[in-house]
Amino acid sequence: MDYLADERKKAEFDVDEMKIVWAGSRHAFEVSDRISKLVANDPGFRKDTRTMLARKELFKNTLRKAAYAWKRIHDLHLSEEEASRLRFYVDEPAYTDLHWGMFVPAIKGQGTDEQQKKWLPLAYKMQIIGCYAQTELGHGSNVQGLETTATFDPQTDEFVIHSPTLTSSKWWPGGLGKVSTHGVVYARLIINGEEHGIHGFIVQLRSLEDHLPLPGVTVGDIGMKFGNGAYNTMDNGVLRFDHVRIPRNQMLMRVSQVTRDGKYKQSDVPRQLVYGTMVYVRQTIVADASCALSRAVTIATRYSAVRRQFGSQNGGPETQVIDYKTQQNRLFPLLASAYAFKFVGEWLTWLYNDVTQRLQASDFSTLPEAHACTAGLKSLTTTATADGIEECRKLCGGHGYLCSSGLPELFAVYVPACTYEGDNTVLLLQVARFLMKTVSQLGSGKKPLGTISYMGKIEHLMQSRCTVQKAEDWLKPSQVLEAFEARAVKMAVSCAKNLSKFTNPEEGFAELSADLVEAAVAHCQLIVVSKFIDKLQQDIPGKGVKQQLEALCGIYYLYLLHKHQGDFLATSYLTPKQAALANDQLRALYTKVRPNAVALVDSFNYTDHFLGSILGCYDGNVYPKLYDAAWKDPLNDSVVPEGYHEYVRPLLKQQLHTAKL
Ligand SMILES: CCCCCCCC/C=C\CCCCCCCCCCC/C=C/C(=O)SCCNC(=O)CCNC(=O)[C@H](O)C(C)(C)COP(=O)(O)OP(=O)(O)OC[C@H]1O[C@@H](n2cnc3c(N)ncnc32)[C@H](O)[C@@H]1OP(=O)(O)O
Ligand SMILES: Cc1cc2nc3c(=O)[nH]c(=O)nc-3n(C[C@H](O)[C@H](O)[C@H](O)COP(=O)(O)OP(=O)(O)OC[C@H]3O[C@@H](n4cnc5c(N)ncnc54)[C@H](O)[C@@H]3O)c2cc1C
Repeated sequence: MDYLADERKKAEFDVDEMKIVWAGSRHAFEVSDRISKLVANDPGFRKDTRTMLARKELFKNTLRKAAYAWKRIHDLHLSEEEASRLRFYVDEPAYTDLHWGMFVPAIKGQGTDEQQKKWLPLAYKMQIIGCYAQTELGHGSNVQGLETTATFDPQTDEFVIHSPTLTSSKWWPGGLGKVSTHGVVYARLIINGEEHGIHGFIVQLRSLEDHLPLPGVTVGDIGMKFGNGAYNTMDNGVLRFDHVRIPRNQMLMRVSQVTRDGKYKQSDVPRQLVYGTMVYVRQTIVADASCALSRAVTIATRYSAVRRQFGSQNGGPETQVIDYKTQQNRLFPLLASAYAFKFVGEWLTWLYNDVTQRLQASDFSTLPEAHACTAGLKSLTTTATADGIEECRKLCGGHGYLCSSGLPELFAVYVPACTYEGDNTVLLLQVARFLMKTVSQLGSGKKPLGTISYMGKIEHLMQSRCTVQKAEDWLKPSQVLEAFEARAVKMAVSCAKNLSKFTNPEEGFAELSADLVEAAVAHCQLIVVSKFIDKLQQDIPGKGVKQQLEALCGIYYLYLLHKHQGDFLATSYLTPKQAALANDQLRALYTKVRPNAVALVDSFNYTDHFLGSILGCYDGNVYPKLYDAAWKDPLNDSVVPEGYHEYVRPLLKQQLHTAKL
């Protein structure tokens, strides 16, 4: 029985067409749909007991799944696209993520043609397994502060990789702890006593025969992490080198080279390309944020339609909690954000591919923008997604706290995204630097392009005032864009003015960093809003699909406007009356979306296996499933628990004795 059937009947749009919009294309939808069902129907990919497993058992099970996934990929001759979907629907972080997601891209991006020819075929066949070993115990954010050394020995034509201090121990790399045979290791290059900064080196860590660490290598897992199951399927590792020697040709030499006679040569490509793998992964993290958020929102929306509290009249049913305006005000902006992040993720993938093609043609002009966009959007989307998952847990009341709701593990596995690939605050400060540089160059005749082109309208934006007179005026895209542009430009200019009062710019930057972060957030929110609006300019087929997306877009920007109305009011773009009208329009959009809410989350097309949540299951049959699941908990294997006779019985006896006294 479908307990959500009435909700589904209310939908005012074509769900099948929306599924295609969400997937990106009909082809992407078909691949995704087929692979998700393949994984869901394969007992080899079961994950329902994951949060109850002890670490060793959990980890071994992940190794089994990774090997099984690899076998299925081969047996079924899956394409790269299909394999990547399979990895997504298997839904279990594993060493393979770092191998395919960072080790291979690092060699592709920073290796010479010759190095790629040697290493990539081995990596593609998984005859070697790699990790990305950058972060150390003492330094993660400050990459220039890494302490591992790679000293060139001209006698033997080798580099000597060494960990000179405890804090130079590599610490965190995923896949390193127990599995990787190789790593791209980042170290401080030293030639003839002279330092040349941080470079990447391919270093073998374990024997390909018996998996033991090679001489001079100390390696292990760093221990349990936050949450049950969750990221504990990953072997994040610690690594130390004691004068380990590698051949000279294992330094990744696309950006700079060391010659046989020890000369350091810089190519014409910018040094920052050493950071290129991080740009790539930040872009994939943005593309992934909408998946994690939409998953939590599916659970919270379906459950909110099933759950009833208060409001029964004449013995009739109580109110569905989704009908409370407070529930809508917490849930619908998250639903809208999932769609917003999907579209900005698609755009960022386009931007990344564009910058990659330009780099191949030696056009480095858009690299700073690509860095600022990937850093800023990674920060914005992961913060909102992690907070959103936790809000979804609260939206599900007490039952959201059960592991069987799927939300605790989803939060635990997702929340480190706010830290890895760059701490979110550190990344926003990079965006702020980019903005300050842009503002300082405005008078120089250099035209700001791309996502900062709005800065070219600075004179107009600094003076313009909002013209909204009635709530519906907030549905005009031009009006909304101008509001977000005016806010972003005014906040950036205000920071630049305050910075100019300092004689030492770095001191000023440090002192004003909290304001700078807020200016960076305003800029990034403008990007997300503008890409959602751009998406709506496209031809979107399907009955009612575009109208629903327009409503969601409105909810996304009006919610931001309401939440940050202090910024909009302080920069004098809006009047308090206009801010109130925005809120009126927001409430009207909630009413419009309400009957479509369940269908809008159905459009994500997630299987029950992928959701891994009793509260979010497709048929909404929540209570019997919760009840049955409780009895399956290992604690209920016996009626009288282990430990009763040792620890509880003596207490009771003592209490009985005291009572008699
Ligand atoms: C089940 C099995 C199935 C098998 C299936 C097989 C198929 C599978 C298929 C696919 C799988 C794919 C899976 C993918 C999943 C990926 C998972 C990812 C997991 C994540 C793991 C986490 C990894 C990590 O965390 S790695 C470590 C990341 N570390 C950081 O991010 C450090 C952060 N710090 C920095 O980035 C920098 O140091 C900085 C930005 C803070 C800069 O610091 P600073 O010292 O100020 O800067 P400096 O070095 O001096 O440079 C300044 C100039 O450089 C510019 N700049 C900085 N960064 C960049 C950059 N990245 N790009 C371009 N330019 C940059 C900066 O703007 C300055 O420029 P200016 O002009 O001089 O102003
Ligand atoms: C699950 C997980 C997986 C990881 N996987 C890998 C991996 O595969 N490979 C790898 O190399 N690394 C990996 N890392 C490491 C990760 O990249 C770093 O932890 C991350 O870059 C943050 O650096 P940090 O730990 O040095 O934080 P810190 O920089 O020490 O941050 C601590 C606090 O200081 C603040 N802070 C730092 N600098 C500044 C500043 N300049 N201004 C203002 N505030 C500042 C931060 O905002 C934060 O609040 C992983 C980490 C995690 C949690």
